Amino acid sequence: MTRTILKTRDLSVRFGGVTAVDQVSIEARENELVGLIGPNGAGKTTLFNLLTGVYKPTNGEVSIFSNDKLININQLSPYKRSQLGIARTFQNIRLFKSRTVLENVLIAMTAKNKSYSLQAILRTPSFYKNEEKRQQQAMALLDIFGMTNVADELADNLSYGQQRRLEIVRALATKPAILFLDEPAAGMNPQETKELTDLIKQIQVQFKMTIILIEHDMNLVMAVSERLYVLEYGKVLATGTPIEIQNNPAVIKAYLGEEG
Ligand SMILES: Nc1ncnc2c1ncn2[C@@H]1O[C@H](COP(=O)(O)OP(=O)(O)OP(=O)(O)O)[C@@H](O)[C@H]1O
Repeated sequence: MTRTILKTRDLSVRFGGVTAVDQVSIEARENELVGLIGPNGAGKTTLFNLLTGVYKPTNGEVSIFSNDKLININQLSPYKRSQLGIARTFQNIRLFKSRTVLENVLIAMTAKNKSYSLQAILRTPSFYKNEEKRQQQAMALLDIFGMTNVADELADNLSYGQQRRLEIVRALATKPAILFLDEPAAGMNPQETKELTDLIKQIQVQFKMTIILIEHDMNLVMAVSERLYVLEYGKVLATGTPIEIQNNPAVIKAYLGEEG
């Protein structure tokens, strides 16, 4: 039995009169790919913001597995959470557009490492030794995702699909234990979405990590998720395998029915 890597208990957040996330208790296991779906405004991105530390909950708890036990991370900043192995991508692409693809990956690798930043300022011998190693690691990562040929291109010059791909590579560069992907297929054409589906499957096989995916593209999310949570009005409406969710009458009524 694999261990629980992420767990929430009765997690809620209110903005004025709106309870955007309402007593949500979910969990994700080691190496599991969990889909998070629900109609617009259901609270998916707000839940991600609670899990990654952008928002503090009004009630409830977020815990992650660290040092052999589940620890409560409610009070930890996004930076501290990233040091514990949490990485995310955003709905809106957030790359350094005027830096190269390789530089974008290198920046992501260092962002997590304060002692590295000090070495870089002081230009210590270990800085130069590590620098070469890091470049090799970044190139190896780009190679896995078929991007070495654009390593020296400015991120701004990449196609939309490639920019989204680079966002994922940057998140992976921090070697996360948990990766949050917020609508990675948003704005993609069908070919790019197909490539992204393969990419997510590849990440799951090649990297050992838990992935939590928000996605409106049903073909994608049903193809890659092992288990799903459905949110509606901030609450968990259902959880189950893709087949179970597709056949759940409450889900069909609340959400999938909207499309049919
Ligand atoms: N910072 C905020 N202040 C006030 N209300 C907010 C804030 N963030 C989210 N909300 C509200 O919380 C609810 C949930 O929004 P959220 O963006 O989490 O939904 P979502 O499921 O991610 O939607 P979508 O699929 O459209 O991205 C909405 O009613 C939204 O207006």
